[in-house]
Amino acid sequence: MKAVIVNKKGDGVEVVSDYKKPSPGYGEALVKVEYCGVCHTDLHVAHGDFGKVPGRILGHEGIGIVEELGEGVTTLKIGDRVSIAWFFEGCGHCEYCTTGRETLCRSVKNAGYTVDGGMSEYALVTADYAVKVPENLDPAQASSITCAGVTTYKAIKESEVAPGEWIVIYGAGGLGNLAVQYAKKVFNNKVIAVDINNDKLKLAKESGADVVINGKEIEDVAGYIVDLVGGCHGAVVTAVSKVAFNQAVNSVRAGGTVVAVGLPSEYMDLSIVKTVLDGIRIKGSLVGTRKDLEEAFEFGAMGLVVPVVEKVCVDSAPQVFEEMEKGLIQGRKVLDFTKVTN
Ligand SMILES: NC(=O)c1ccc[n+]([C@@H]2O[C@H](COP(=O)([O-])OP(=O)(O)OC[C@H]3O[C@@H](n4cnc5c(N)ncnc54)[C@H](O)[C@@H]3O)[C@@H](O)[C@H]2O)c1
Ligand SMILES: CCCCCCO
Ligand SMILES: [Zn+2]
Ligand SMILES: [Zn+2]
Repeated sequence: MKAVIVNKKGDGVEVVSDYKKPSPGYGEALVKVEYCGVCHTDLHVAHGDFGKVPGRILGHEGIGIVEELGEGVTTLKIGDRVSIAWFFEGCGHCEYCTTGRETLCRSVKNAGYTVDGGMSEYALVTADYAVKVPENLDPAQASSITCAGVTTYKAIKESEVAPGEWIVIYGAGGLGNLAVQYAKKVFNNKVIAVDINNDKLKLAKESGADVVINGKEIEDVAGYIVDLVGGCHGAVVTAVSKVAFNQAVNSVRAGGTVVAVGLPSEYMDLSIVKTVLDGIRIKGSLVGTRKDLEEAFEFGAMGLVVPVVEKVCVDSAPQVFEEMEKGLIQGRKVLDFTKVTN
């Protein structure tokens, strides 16, 4: 079968056509993949940023149809449309799995990183952990929600920014565009979007942002935000840049919350005195639980959130990764496995 994998050196991406089609074991289901979005995390994984995984099938924004059930499966049936997500499986019994924080499970399995993901014609899922896609949600749009959507939906929840309050989203790319939409349309926040690319800011404005700021054109982004709205009640940082994280800390008002989502391999410059005197909360947020993904899908099915997706052929995956690295992608590019012919 055709698959997009990390290359043998563990530092890039290649498309292969001879990957062995898997068979479902106990508690697993075989999924015929329709679409898989390309997340910036896939680029991090392909580059070995979290440790090299040569030969791994990438992808954690997979969507497809259950074709075969392994023994013991009771929660899925043939024909169900399911997602293949970063949170692929938890242990089910640890302090995190039993307290609504299953993405933090220390025995977690992650699609497209610690186990084969959704960038292939067929993929395995752990049946009990494969979140079903609502029938009235477009599968290509569901793909983008499977990571970008659930992650930003969860991060905004973590920010605790109330309806009518200000939130600033740093990074208006794949995650950031959906963050703008969930913040505006679901949480009823007032939304500022910051990016360094005007095309992405134009899309953010069209997607509901009240204010857009180009971080390369304004000398003091945080000061500008403080002058404009008195500082935001919260910030969600999806940008792959420490500059954005440092700006975020200085752009929230006293009592504000900064939710870290983006994964630059750098450190924040954090003033301890300011953090204490202003009661700033800094929270890391990792994707979303199965329940979060169900909710994030539902807001998509309701049409409140409309992922901006472009379906592309699987063979163009290396080029898509290059475009991602150059910051050239609007919304999400989604690999189209429905068009793969044998
Ligand atoms: N925490 C999680 O659960 C989680 C989930 C998904 C993705 N991620 C991470 O989030 C990051 C973003 O993923 P994506 O798919 O949206 O990537 P993306 O490349 O689509 O978007 C990143 C955006 O950041 C912008 N940017 C770069 N420097 C900036 C700056 N100084 N100020 C403002 N914007 C800036 C880029 O122009 C781009 O629009 C990646 O590091 C990814 O690994 C984390
Ligand atoms: C450590 C990487 C976490 C990424 C979540 C899915 O993009
Ligand atoms: Zn992701
Ligand atoms: Zn666990």
